[in-house]
Formats: sequence, structure tokens, C-alpha cells
Amino acid sequence: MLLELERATVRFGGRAVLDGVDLAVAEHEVVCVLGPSGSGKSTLLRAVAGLQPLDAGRVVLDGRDQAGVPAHRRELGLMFQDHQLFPQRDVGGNVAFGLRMHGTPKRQQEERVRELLDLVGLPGAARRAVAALSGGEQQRVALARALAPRPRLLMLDEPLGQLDRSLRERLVVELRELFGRLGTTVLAVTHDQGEAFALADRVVVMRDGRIAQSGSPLEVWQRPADAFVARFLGFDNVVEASVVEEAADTPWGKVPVPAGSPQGTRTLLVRPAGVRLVGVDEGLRCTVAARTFKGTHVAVHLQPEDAPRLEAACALRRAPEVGETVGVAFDPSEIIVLH
Ligand SMILES: Nc1ncnc2c1ncn2[C@@H]1O[C@H](COP(=O)(O)OP(=O)(O)OP(=O)(O)O)[C@@H](O)[C@H]1O
Repeated sequence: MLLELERATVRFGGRAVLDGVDLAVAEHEVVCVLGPSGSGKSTLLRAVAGLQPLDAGRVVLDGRDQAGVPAHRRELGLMFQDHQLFPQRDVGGNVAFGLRMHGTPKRQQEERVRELLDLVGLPGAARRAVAALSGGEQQRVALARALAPRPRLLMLDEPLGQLDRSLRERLVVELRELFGRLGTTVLAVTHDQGEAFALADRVVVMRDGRIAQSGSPLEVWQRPADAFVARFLGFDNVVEASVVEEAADTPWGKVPVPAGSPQGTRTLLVRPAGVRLVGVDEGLRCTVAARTFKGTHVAVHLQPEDAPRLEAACALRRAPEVGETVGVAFDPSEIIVLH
């Protein structure tokens, strides 16, 4: 393992903001830490970087305990929100920053800067003023600066945070490709789940200073560990249910569940695609409370008479209008009984 956190703990005013976290990152792995605001993501990153001392536990890099090793000796590439570019230096001066710190000879610095600017898609930009760059270009310069000294581990804090959506979606694809090509090991933090799922080999979901779930994007998406993770991923059809064999007793009535589901009192997740609209007399009677256009489908919010709302994913042309009464049936293949 390139990086290991062992029971890493940080307390502020008696409150554990990082609470005994165990996390390992393998060489060439891209790990994205995801979680709501205040869950401890930045603190975790700062602890690995050596910017935040631990109150208990260890950070081990390449087999060496980092206690007492200052930030600039950890051979990490940092792209942090509060590490803005130097406005008085040009692009080349910014990218060369880490190289100057390492005493790299001038000629080599220039060569490496050229190489990095090509890599991040800004060829020939070395003499440009930082202030004259767009937000996306500045982000690329920051990335080039972090990568220039060939860090063992690249750490990104909300790497694409301030950029608009379409640019973010494009850059995230570029980053994934770039990291794959370079074999960079990455530990990134974001509150944007789309970004994390697009970028990561492994997603780590945090809650209140602890790891709620860790797994590949597919694993986490298909099987959220609990109601918190499911809701955080944007699933709203989450209820307590009593499961007996292949049926669950829920506030929405009897709902079919896949064979082999955990039994007893459980949390049930019904994906919107598993909420099928049928004739009014054939299923659970609901009123259409709202509809939101989602590009590939329409999210339809359904209000049953006496149960929590349900979200259904409907084909664009078949979505009912607000105020209509519909019947709802459930598709067990889109239902998950959480552990
Ligand atoms: N230096 C500090 N002193 C006191 N409390 C702090 C300090 N730094 C962070 N905290 C608190 O620790 C908690 C976790 O903060 P952290 O920045 O790690 O969360 P986060 O998940 O990165 O949130 P965000 O997504 O908003 O950046 C927050 O409640 C924050 O207020």
C-alpha cells in the first residue's frame, strides 16, 4: 500500500472530526472521498498532507510513519482550494514552483514545464499571465503545478469545485484518462457524487468523521451500505420494512423483493426505475405531485394517500401530468434490501 491511515483521529474542541479512520490506497489507485459538508473530508486530506496533526492513530506513506514529517517533505502533490495560483507569476512560474523548491536546474525546469503544459492541454502557455486565464485553464495550471515534481501521491480537494457543470464534466473525463496514462496515485475529496463516480476506481463515503462505505463506484451505486449512503446518493425511496421471504411489508403496502434478500426488519431502497405506473385500479393509488425533467427521463413525484412520497423514473413521452391519479406497481429487480 502506498498510503495507509490507521485509526486516524482528529479532534476539535473534544469533538472527533476524524474518528478512527482506517483507509488504504494502493499504488496507481484513484480514490475519491465523498461526503456531505462537515463530514471530515478536508481534515482527512490535511492530515495526510501533514497540515493537520493527528490526535491519535497514524499516517503511513510507503511503509513509513509520517509523524513529525513536515508537509513539504512528504512528496505529495497538492491541489487544494486554499492553495491558489500565484497571481504575480506567469503560468510557467507557477508550474515550476515545486521544481524550484527541489532545486531542479533551470533547463530541466523549463523542459518539464513544457511537458506538463502539453499534458494538461495548454501547450505554449508558459508566458501567459495567470489572471488572463479562464477558470478551467487556471485549474489545469494548478494540476500541472501539482504534477510537476512527480509526486508519489496526488491529493485533490474539490478539484473542479468552482467550475461550471459542462466544463467539470469534460475535465473529469480528461483527468481520469490522464491519471490512467500516468499511473498517478490519487486521493481526491469532493462533495459532488457525479465527479467522484466518474473519476474514482474506489469511492469512500464519509459520515461524521467515519467511513460509511468504501467500494468501487458500481458497488456503492448498486448496493449502498445503509439509508444514509442511499439518501446521500440521491435515492429518496428509502423506508423501513419488514421482509419475509420475497415480500416486504412497507408503508406503500406489500412490495416484492429479490430472492435471497436479507430477512426481518430492514431498510428498503426502491430505485425510481422500479416504480412502474399501472392502471389506477391495479396498484397503489397516487397523485402526481411534481415532475422534473432529467434529460433521459422524467422524475415523477407521487403522493400516495397515506404513505411517504415515491419517486418514479418515467420515459419522457409517458410521464403523467401533475394532478393526475395513477396506480403504482413495484419491480423487484430495482429493489434492494439493505443490510
Ligand atoms: N481548525 C478547525 N477548528 C475547529 N473546527 C474545525 C477546524 N477545521 C475543521 N473543523 C470542523 O470539522 C468539521 C469537518 O470539517 P472538514 O472541513 O473536514 O469537513 P468537509 O467534509 O471537508 O466539509 P466541506 O465539504 O464543507 O469542506 C466541520 O464541522 C468543521 O467545522
